[in-house]
Amino acid sequence: MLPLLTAQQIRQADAHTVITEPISSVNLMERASKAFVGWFINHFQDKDLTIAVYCGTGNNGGDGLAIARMLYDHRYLNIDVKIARFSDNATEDFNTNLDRIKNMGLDLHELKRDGVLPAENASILIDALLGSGLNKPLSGDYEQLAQHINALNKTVVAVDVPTGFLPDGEMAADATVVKADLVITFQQPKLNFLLPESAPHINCWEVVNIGLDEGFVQSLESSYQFVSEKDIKSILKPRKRFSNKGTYGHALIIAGQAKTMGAALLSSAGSAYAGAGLTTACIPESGLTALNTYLPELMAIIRKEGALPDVNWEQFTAIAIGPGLGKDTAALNLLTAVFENYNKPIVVDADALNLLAENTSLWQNVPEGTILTPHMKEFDRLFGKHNNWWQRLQTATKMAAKHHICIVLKNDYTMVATPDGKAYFNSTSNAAMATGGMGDVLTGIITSLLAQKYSPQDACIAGVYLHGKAGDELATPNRMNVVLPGRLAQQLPLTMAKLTA
Ligand SMILES: NC(=O)C1=CN([C@@H]2O[C@H](COP(=O)(O)OP(=O)(O)OC[C@H]3O[C@@H](n4cnc5c(N)ncnc54)[C@H](OP(=O)(O)O)[C@@H]3O)[C@@H](O)[C@H]2O)[C@H](O)CC1
Ligand SMILES: [K+]
Repeated sequence: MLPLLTAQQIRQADAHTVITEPISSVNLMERASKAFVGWFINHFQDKDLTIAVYCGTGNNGGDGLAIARMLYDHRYLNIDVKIARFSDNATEDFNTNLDRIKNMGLDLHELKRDGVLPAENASILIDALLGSGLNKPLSGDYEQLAQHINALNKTVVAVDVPTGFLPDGEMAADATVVKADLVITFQQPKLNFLLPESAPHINCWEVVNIGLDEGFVQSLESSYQFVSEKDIKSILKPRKRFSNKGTYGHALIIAGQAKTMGAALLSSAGSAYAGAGLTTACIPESGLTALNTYLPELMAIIRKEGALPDVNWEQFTAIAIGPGLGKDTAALNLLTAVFENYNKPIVVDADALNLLAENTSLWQNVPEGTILTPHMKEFDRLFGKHNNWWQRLQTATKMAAKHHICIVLKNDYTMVATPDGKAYFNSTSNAAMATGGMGDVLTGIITSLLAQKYSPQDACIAGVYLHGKAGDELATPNRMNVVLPGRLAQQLPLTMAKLTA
């Protein structure tokens, strides 16, 4: 796992590296700038590009000056450096880099606090005005300049963090931020890159390694982790020789009404394709033909109208409840019965989440290790209205710890909050997956992994990863605009085989 550090912790890691490597801070700046330039020249190979580098007078600006110098050395000769002298302060490493660049023959301009905005002919703008040192929202000269840059509608590549973007913590919804087409960020993605509030400001981001002390980074207490493929490979277990269906558990999916049988089919398919030895769907009688036709491998328990189904709860190694279930009295009675009769972790999704939100007394019977899989609206129904995703992240980790459960809060970088108060950010998935039924398949996958005896935490982290990875494998090479959930479920055996090979 990659610990996701706050800006303050990154500064600590920075200072630690300077002392222990040892390396001077200006040489660390040189290394960071070199890493930026390495990525930049690979991506923008035309040396005739006209480039403007906007620099502040802190270390982000110092990076900007070093980057301009290095690009010039790489024969990008049309470089114009604009230094925003909006503060009387400048860092030592900024000044060192200013001295280094002064006599190289590049165009250097200073922007003063006189409100005059610079003319701009360059086609690419490098934003090195402010980085992770941002300590208040942009205002005055910086805000005006940021708005001016945004109005130019040029390609903007930001150094580390777009100017005005808070790397972590609650960011005002109306904050002015330089809009970046690409952010080349140092060492790790910043926490707020992973939250939807970044969407208007950042089109995409890339991480470049600047060699901060790995051991020290790992030793820093971080509540937030970024999940990588390596982590999933170490979680997933290959299927064993001499195993049989009993080895891989029996999942029960309680889902579907007459008009929402699709949800039951898709979550059951998710469970079957993710490898549960047996999958039983608990469905209304009217859905039986559909179930048998869609996937004959599935088994059924019939729900008769108004009556609780006769279920031998203990025969199941994992249970999910909710997709397409509805919120009528029968659904509530069923959810109550599941909580009362089953004391192992339960996957609670969709309508079951809404029932839990409306009937708070149900909480007292929620088994430890239970997994809630809400999207944003379901999350707010459960835990109250939130103004932004940073707040949701805090609530998710708090509630997971309070109730000893896992919360899978779905989004581009789905986060899994665990009972120890941590949050794990997923790195797979894509926009082609934004279709109805995708969440149902995810519920099935997580339930399947639980049935196969993965811990609730591992089932969530690996389940979310596999779901996104299968979607990526379908969408990316084939340039598919939309990936349908049923097709994604069918991809799972291949995705899992590659990760356990
Ligand atoms: N380990 C790494 O990742 C490395 C990162 N590097 C680069 O360093 C920057 C961070 O540099 P820093 O000097 O800490 O901060 P900035 O350059 O972002 O900001 C400079 C000063 O600007 C002032 N400030 C903050 N917010 C505002 C604002 N809204 N309006 C006006 N001014 C603002 C503040 O100074 P004050 O005196 O006003 O408090 C900032 O200190 C990081 O992003 C990387 O690019 C290193 O090069 C290598 C290691
Ligand atoms: K920047």
